[in-house]
Amino acid sequence: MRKIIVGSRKSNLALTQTEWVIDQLKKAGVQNEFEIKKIVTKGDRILDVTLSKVGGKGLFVKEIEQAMYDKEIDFAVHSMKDMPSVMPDGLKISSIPVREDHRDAFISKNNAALKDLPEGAIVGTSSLRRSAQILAERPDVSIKWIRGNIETRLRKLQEEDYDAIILAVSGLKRVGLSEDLITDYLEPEICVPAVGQGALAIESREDDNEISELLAKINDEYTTRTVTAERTFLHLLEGGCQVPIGGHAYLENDEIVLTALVGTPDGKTILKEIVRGTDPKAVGEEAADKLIKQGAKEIVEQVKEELDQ
Ligand SMILES: NCc1[nH]cc(CCC(=O)O)c1CC(=O)O
Repeated sequence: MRKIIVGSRKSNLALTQTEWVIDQLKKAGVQNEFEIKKIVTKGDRILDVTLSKVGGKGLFVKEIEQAMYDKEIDFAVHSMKDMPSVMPDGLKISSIPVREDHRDAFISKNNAALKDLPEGAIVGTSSLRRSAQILAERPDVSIKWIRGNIETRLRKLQEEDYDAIILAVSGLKRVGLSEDLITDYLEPEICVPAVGQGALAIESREDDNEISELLAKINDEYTTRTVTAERTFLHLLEGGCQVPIGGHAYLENDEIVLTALVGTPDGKTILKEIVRGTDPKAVGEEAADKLIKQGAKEIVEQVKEELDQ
């Protein structure tokens, strides 16, 4: 039986996600032997600049995709939210397992909720999506960039002058940290999560049917439908960079309910629409259409220009 080589970044989060997927495959009856091959990506090497400035999403996946082309690895597990909205030639997302918690976690030093932070409090994030929505809620706080993996950010909250930070609930849970650390769960009504947040994307070669069939065993239909709506919306708005875009969908009976958001980093303009429907692509398209009519493209272009400077 074929031994399967799985590529993974070497961060704690990446490795746990990869191990979780292998575990799910085994539980689904896959009997092949697995080996994890660790790969260092550009995103892992550049830790001192804000991510938005060094080129956003592709950063964590490029070296892994090269290893896939070179047949050094057979598949790779990524955080869905780090995936570009268009897949490179010859590769595909072959499986989307069940999504973890989609929400952002607000973690503050004195257990103060976002609404109770004192004026001028410092909130750490390097995501323009989070900063836009935090400032829309609380224009009187200030945002300070924070970089590093989950563990590093939590340490910086304690050691540096941050009053609070924002992390994905899913990331915290996956690396085994206690949810007791979380002061507040930010529901999508307050902070629309990143497109695909909490979900995983398993990427493999388009022509490797054996791997595709194995991975299909752990595909989750609910997650696939909702993430497809979110990513269709993202694809129609984005030109590649990290911009303040959010999208979250869930199912109500058989209907997809997608909340889509584009905002300016200062939080002064927030465009938000909720769209319903049964076809994931149509829902994503309608949301994009509605936001584009309100000027979303101009906001995205403006932010990209500023990031390029
Ligand atoms: N941008 C980094 C990143 N990429 C994926 C996750 C974990 C969240 C997820 O699984 O979607 C995180 C950390 C965070 O946003 O706090």
